[in-house]
Amino acid sequence: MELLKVDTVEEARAKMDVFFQDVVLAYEKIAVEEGLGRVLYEDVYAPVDLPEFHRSTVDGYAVAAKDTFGAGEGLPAFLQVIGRVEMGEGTNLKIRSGEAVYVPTGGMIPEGADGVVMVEYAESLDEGTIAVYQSVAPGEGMILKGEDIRAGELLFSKGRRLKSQDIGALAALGIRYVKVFEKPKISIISTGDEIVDPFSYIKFGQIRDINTYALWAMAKELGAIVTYRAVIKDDDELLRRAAVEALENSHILVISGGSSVGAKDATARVIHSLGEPGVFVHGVAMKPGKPTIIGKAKNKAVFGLPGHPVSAIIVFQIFTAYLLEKMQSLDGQKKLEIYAKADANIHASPGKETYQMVVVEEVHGEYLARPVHGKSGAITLLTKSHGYIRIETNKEGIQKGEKVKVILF
Ligand SMILES: Nc1nc2c(c(=O)[nH]1)N[C@H]1C(S)=C(S)[C@@H](COP(=O)(O)OP(=O)(O)OC[C@H]3O[C@@H](n4cnc5c(N)ncnc54)[C@H](O)[C@@H]3O)O[C@H]1N2
Ligand code: MOO
Repeated sequence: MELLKVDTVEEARAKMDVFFQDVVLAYEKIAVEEGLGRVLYEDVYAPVDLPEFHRSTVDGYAVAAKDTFGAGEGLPAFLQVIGRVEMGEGTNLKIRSGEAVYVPTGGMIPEGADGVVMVEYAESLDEGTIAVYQSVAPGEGMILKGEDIRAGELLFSKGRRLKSQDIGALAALGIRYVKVFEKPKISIISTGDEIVDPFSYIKFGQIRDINTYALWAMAKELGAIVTYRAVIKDDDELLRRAAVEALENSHILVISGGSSVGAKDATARVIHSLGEPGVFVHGVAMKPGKPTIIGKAKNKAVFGLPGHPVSAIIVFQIFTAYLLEKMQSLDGQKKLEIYAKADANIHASPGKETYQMVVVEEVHGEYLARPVHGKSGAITLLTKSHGYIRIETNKEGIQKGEKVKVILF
């Protein structure tokens, strides 16, 4: 394949949808304490009402709200206190008209009460009587049984990545274990005779490995485990052996470098040699990222990313992250997108989907997106930018002042 017939991003993704249908994850059952950042394998429903009984939200007197209607500073309502509720205890007390029960914040509301007067607005006249100086509306000062969530209601959908507050909600409902997707396993190989460990002695002319580090971090951010990471020389056999080993213990193999058509660019050849069906995309109408390779072997997904670090990172985001999200049915985990006004004219590459890095600034309450220019070999292009805008294939460019969608990193 000579990069002559390239796919659009949409076409490449559509092929991925078909080829990677059976690249799937199993599930595991874990305790909620282990759940942070994990992705739910199935919908979760509330097993009980939350709260399980009407609770007071203030320290005060549970009353029949109508008994307080019209009460004020000059005209208090007088109520008879028939008892008190203790925290963590049930109560058999029943309130009738003219009666009140002391309830602490979070305590159970006795039957017959439909409002709570805060202690600040009640004065104890003697052992059994209070004067109430404020009227309460029905429902005021309390949270109703099932008001938070009702038994049987959907709490979380499959594909939710659990946040800390979610762990709290599961605990609130007494849900001890959840089914989550196993973590996707990913292998990352970088090829190139010149690429060396960044922390070793560097000979003049050698290049510190950026890609395995950046891609490792991105994979981790998407909930994956990196099971294999290596820099391999430009040699078909060495790369093949590394790829075979890497595939054994991973769902996804990512190889960066050697994706283009130079004599030494072995990636496509090697992916082809790994097994059926081999490479099914080689070349995508996008900038950066034209030499992107996508293939499949031994039921695993294989990506050949361009070697230039910026291209590798963007292509990972557009395709590898897309697969990682699909495999885990991730919902609502999309990168934050904001609308901004282009701060300059932006050129696009004809016939290619262009990813333009931008810095976003807020000026007079409005976001401005300023293009950041740089070569795709220059990693600080990404560290300086807040995100990127996607310019569609058939769009010639963006005019200064035009509204654009910025996908934030
Ligand atoms: N005749 C053509 N030449 C090129 C084309 C083309 O379509 N026709 N596309 C260009 C584009 S666009 C890109 S992107 C690159 C992609 O090349 P490769 O995927 O083959 O990548 P390499 O040649 O191996 O490396 C490119 C560049 O990136 C540096 N690199 C690679 N790996 C790392 C790493 N882990 N850390 C840091 N830097 C890395 C490498 O040293 C090279 O400088 O092809 C163009 N050529
Ligand atoms: O795709 Mo190259 O990825 O434009 O720099």
